Amino acid sequence: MDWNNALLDSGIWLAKAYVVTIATATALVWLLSRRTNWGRQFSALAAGYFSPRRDWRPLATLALILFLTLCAVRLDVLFSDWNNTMYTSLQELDQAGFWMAMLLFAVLATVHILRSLLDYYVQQAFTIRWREWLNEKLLSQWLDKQSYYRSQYLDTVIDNPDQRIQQDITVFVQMTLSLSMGVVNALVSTVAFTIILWNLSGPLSVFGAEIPRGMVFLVFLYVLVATIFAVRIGRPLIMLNFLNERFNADYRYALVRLREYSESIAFYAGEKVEGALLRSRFAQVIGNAWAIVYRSLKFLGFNFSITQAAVVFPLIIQAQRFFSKQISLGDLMQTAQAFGRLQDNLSFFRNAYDDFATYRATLNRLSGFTRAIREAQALPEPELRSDGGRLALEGLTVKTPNGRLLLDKLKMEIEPGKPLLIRGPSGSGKTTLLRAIAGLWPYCDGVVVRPERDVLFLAQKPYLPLGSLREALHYPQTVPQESAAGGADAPAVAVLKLVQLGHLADKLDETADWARILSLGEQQRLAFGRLLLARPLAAFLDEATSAMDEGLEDAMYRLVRERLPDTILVSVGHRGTLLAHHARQLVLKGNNTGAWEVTAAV
Ligand SMILES: Nc1ncnc2c1ncn2[C@@H]1O[C@H](COP(=O)(O)OP(=O)(O)OP(=O)(O)O)[C@@H](O)[C@H]1O
Repeated sequence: MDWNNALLDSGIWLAKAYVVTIATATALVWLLSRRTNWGRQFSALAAGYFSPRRDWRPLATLALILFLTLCAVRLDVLFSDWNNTMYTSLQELDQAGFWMAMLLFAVLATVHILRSLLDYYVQQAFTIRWREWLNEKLLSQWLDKQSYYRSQYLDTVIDNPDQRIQQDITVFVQMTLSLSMGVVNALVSTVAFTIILWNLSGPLSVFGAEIPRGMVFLVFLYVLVATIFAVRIGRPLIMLNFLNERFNADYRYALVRLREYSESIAFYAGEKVEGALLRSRFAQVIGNAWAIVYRSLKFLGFNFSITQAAVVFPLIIQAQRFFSKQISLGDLMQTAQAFGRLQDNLSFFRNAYDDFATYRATLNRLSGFTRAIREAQALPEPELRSDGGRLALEGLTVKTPNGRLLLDKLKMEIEPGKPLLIRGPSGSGKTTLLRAIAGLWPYCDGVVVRPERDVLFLAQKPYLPLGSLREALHYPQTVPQESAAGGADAPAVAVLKLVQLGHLADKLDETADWARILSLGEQQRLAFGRLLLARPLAAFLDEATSAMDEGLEDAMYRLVRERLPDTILVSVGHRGTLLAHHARQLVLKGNNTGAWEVTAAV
């Protein structure tokens, strides 16, 4: 090795390797994204991020990471040459050469440390930015056009969307980078160290036959045989690791349900049944954990043996040439090291096999997720028209998913000051009609004329978001600034008092799991408070007073009619007492013919 020209040589080496790698990688990505299914899935997920028209930085960062990866390989080669230089100086008792080697090491080590740190930083920054972008993209698609809700009406409902958003995006981004750079590193290193070994190795005689450059062929053969055995021994681990994820998820899910339904389970004193279920699920986790341990013992045992044998194997092969003075100590040591590096790099593909299976599973989950979002957004919906504050249904037909007719060509107009009560037997389609008016129900036809915004739907069990009581009261609006600052408490407190929740006034800013603390009747009154604060153009109340006594129900309806005289009001309910607060009633017959009737509310 001529260290005087090392810098120039390395520059030329890097330039060549960079051009070849970029050309090969581009061709490979192009080919894979056209020819393989997973390649297509990858390009559908990644193309947007790497489009230079959107932003040139991701591609530039990737190019930098590639360059740093090649620098790592070049440094490896230089360290290998350095090893040779150092051992040769020792063998020749060349003191000056030895100290020169020490100085050289300081330079190489400094470059190595700086490169590693820079590489770590750039890779992390790249991963974080890509993750941010992909998360934002999928999250907004998931929230857009209520896909998170409407996707439940698809023929194949997707499982665990939360896992896909939270976990799979991270795994996808990290593994894309680690696998692709791993492949580049392993391939370029393989070429580089094959060349080194090629130059160092002499003919090898096997059963009398001379194999020129035998060492090079030996290492490939060594790794090939090791790989065949390792795959055989290690393959069951892929399935065992997959089961490990699943059993743990099942166990966690059972624990979450225990928390979610704690009250019902406690009332039933169902600990025995729950305990048996939890223990059986945990037993699965443990059974699988032991299976992993025993399989890993075999796999690791084999791998350790292969790695240990690789330490002395090249020494044994080259010893003869060293003792007959055909090669120097430095050459011998470099051979051993190059053999080890080649062995490592070729083994990358064996080890990456498992990672690649995980990667493909992640790609499948993410692609399934984006496909479900597209399909959910393409589901039919009634035509929503806006005509000022008007609310009217024009020939609205509503069916169940399996085609049963709930409402046939409903036609009516609802005006402010003339509230409508929807009645009918259980299962006749009252809630579904509200879903159709909200634009959520895919199985309907006709026109819904309604204000575009300022419409509030109150369900029987009001939704209380995570956060403070004040946030729950303002939902789905955000808390107004002045109110959040604590200045103008008046509206929130006054509204709480109006809906007979004055005792909660001093807890407005307390963050708690309010859906658990408040009784259903209190939650329903809180929803009425929401209505009074939001002052919508139209309000739909689906059994919104079912948990209140008749006195409270009467008070709440009076309040709404008094305070919101201009709001169009539509209620769903069974109780006769509701009739007093409505001008008309729509009765669904519930006999599968879609028959309906509008009469005065008496
Ligand atoms: N996602 C769904 N998949 C299949 N069928 C559904 C779905 N949602 C509702 N249905 C069916 O549509 C019909 C109407 O349901 P809906 O909830 O509108 O009735 P409802 O009149 O509000 O009943 P209740 O008075 O009991 O609340 C029911 O037969 C129900 O089983």
